[in-house]
Amino acid sequence: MAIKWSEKAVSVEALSFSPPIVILTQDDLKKIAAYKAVEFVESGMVLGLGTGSTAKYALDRIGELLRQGKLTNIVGIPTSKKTQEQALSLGIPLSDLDRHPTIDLAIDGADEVDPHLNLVKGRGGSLLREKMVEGACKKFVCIVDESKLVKHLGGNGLALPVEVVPFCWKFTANKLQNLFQRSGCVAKLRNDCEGNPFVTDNGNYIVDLYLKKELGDSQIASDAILRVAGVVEHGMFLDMATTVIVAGERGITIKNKG
Ligand SMILES: O=C(CO)[C@H](O)[C@H](O)COP(=O)(O)O
Repeated sequence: MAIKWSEKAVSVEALSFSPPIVILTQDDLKKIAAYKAVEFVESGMVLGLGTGSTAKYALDRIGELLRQGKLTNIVGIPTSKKTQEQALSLGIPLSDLDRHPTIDLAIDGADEVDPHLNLVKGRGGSLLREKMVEGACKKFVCIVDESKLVKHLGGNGLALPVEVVPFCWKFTANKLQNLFQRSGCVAKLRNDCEGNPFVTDNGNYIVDLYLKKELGDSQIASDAILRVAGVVEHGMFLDMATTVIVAGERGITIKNKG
């Protein structure tokens, strides 16, 4: 069920689909949101290229438009090694933040979106590069299916990812767990499918924070996490998205930061 957007700080545009002939899957919705976002891309832009199953559709579409000559002179800054590989396979020219410190537009998915367009990202493990790239762009369009909408960040039974240095990660994880004791926080090291610690593109680990209750003030929580020695970055993206495109069963909602 879609959450009704009601905040004053945002403008909302709703685009209804014609009555669906087939039931749309979550993947269909991701693709619809991604394709809509690519409509914001113009020739000559420097683009932040997101990571994850939703962002993958946006890259596919950019590659298609490049091949058709409908987009030209694009430069992409990937947010992960995986995205870099996909972009190269699609023939998208790549650069980095050193050469292009200002990005025109970034397109990326999210794990949670609150009514103020604050996000949780990083369940795919790319939060650090995503935050660096999306923090450097003039416009950040976040693309989600409606299942990602939440009233408050954290406390939805899903992980709040924190990237930490491997050195004494248990010490760091304990500090993080204690920080949110009141929210019933359990800190867990993320493992890969073979049961080994998941290693990020930057050679770090991820500690996932599971909270039984809401996080409270996200900015206070963000500052507190970043003060813990051993923490590299966390997955709360506060006040960063300029637009969120939500695809739901009843249509697309485009929500712009006021
Ligand atoms: O933050 C991310 C990766 O670090 C992804 O954008 C986020 O996990 C959403 O992924 P998906 O589009 O596959 O649902």
